[in-house]
Amino acid sequence: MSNAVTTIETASAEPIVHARGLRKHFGKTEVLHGLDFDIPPGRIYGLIGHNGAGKTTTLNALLGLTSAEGTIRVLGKDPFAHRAELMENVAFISDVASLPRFLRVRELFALLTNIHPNFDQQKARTFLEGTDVKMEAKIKQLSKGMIAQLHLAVVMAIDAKLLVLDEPTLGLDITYRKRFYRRLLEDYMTEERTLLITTHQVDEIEFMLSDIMFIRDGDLVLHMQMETVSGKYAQLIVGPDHLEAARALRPIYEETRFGQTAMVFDGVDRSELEALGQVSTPTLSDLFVALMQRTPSNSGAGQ
Ligand SMILES: Nc1ncnc2c1ncn2[C@@H]1O[C@H](COP(=O)(O)OP(=O)(O)OP(=O)(O)O)[C@@H](O)[C@H]1O
Repeated sequence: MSNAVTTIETASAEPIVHARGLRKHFGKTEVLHGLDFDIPPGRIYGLIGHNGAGKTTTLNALLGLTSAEGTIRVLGKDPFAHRAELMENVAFISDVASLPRFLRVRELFALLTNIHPNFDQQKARTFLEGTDVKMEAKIKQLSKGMIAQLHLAVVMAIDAKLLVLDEPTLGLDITYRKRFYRRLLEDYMTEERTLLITTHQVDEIEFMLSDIMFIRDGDLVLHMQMETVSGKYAQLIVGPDHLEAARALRPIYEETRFGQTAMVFDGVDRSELEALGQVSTPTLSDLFVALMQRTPSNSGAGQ
């Protein structure tokens, strides 16, 4: 595919993640088509895309869990070649990652203390004090929400430079999800740490993201800082009287909602739009829908 990725350059600091020409084949099917991106330190990145777009494959390549073509450096290292070394400074939660179910929480912490140089057991215990997870509980007896909290406690007790979260709140109720993100933001994030997160519930993480990457069918179609979204994109709610004038400004997306039309524009002056209706910055989910449906003929992995 020949989608031009919209990239707004970020800080010039040595990137935490550096990817050039990142490709992945499963058999003869190419599912990542040559991604180029850098993730600078101290940022909170959202990697967003439809089912099957390539998010998990990208994260797995960055974590050295799968081989890939192209150049990948995480904290300056090739993750596939130096996975064990890298994991001292990288923490990871995925919906499929499992904790050893036969252990008690206390035993898990003892195990981690032995195997992970940057795991601080006291921090993990302190974190759990505010939850329903008890040190003597068996992991197999915990509910999904408790397991997520235990995961978070483990991750927050690891002094990592990069934290990768792949759908970390899948299956959790809204209260747990909100608590999860709030604690992550308040108790873990610092300027020295970088967070890369994927989720389908983009509205729930929008408040905490500093940067977004949209991936569609194995291509990066947008990469920008959240604070620059409002300078580039605008949403207009327009009534029937101004519909044609608005269309003349070439919206990238149009949708009818309750008898009104919502349009998304790229690079159109807000003062022009304000004469036609109500203007706002699109939410992340509005922007996602607008950009992902722009050229439906391009859909289909492995092109
Ligand atoms: N082990 C595998 N073997 C073959 N194909 C795979 C394998 N893993 C992933 N794929 C394919 O690669 C593509 C990208 O999958 P991936 O899991 O990265 O998507 P995703 O964006 O994380 O999706 P979701 O949001 O559904 O988790 C899909 O077409 C998927 O079917």
